[in-house]
Amino acid sequence: MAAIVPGAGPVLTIAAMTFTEMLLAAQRRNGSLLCVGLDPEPARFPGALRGDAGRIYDFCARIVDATADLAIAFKPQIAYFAAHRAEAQLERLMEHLRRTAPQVPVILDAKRGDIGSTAEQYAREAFERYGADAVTLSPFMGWDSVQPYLKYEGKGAFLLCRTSNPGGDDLQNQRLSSVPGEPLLYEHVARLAQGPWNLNGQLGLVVGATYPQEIERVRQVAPTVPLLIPGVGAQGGDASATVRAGWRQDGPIVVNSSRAILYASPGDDFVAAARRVASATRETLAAALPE
Ligand SMILES: O=C(O)c1cc(=O)[nH]c(=O)n1[C@@H]1O[C@H](COP(=O)(O)O)[C@@H](O)[C@H]1O
Repeated sequence: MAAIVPGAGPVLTIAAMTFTEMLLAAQRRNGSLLCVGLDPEPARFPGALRGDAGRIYDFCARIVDATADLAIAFKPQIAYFAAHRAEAQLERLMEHLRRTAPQVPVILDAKRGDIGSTAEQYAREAFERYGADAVTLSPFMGWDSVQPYLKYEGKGAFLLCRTSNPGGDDLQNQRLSSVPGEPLLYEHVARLAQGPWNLNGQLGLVVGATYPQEIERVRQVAPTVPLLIPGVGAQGGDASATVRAGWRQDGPIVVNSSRAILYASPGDDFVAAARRVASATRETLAAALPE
């Protein structure tokens, strides 16, 4: 692994860092491109925890403790908490992350998108209530729905671009005939995120590991923005092809895996099993980096 040297590089304090600087520092420190997704589903909890929505925090905290030295980021998915009235457990988890793994940035996966006044509340929820370092957003409602998040200096916002699901084709692969050069919708989103919408370098893009060719296309249009790439593991995306298509020295990638790590074992050995899968995924990603 030539390009990531764990432990190397300047030491900056977290507060002084932008989100992208945090990512690059975590990438160096942990030698990792792996984002551990926190999608807690009580029905799938292992062993004695099974079915207990009151143990969401306990489950996630144990996964965090087992993988914090292997991850470039953590990504809690807010629906898995809200569906079980577990927002207070998410708050506790965010505090735990801050306390025990302050060097690993946290992306709150909320996929918000609404008019500006409502977006202000969503931004407040993500960055003030939960203290996330970045958030995922749908760009469908346009610039004024994204702008409120960018008022939070140093925070990141990942716009859905070419998502990992087959249905992403329905809209994202439509051609925009009124825009010069007639790009596909996802190419247009990538262009906006790299250029006119990216006022302070806070924007990134979400592209699915299940579509490496589109990742490559996104990189042609948006060479330097951070890419959040879910879809390895349970969705079957190709981890090596993902790195080859998306990683750039000046354009970090964050490759997410959730279920394959969280539910690596149904038994009481789940912590060790999660660490094993996270470690193997981290190695696969690192091995695909250019020499
Ligand atoms: O924004 C996301 O994180 C996201 C975008 C996308 O295109 N596809 C996608 O799967 N995700 C999220 O990434 C995670 C994938 O989980 P696993 O398939 O279990 O690894 C889930 O939390 C999804 O909500």
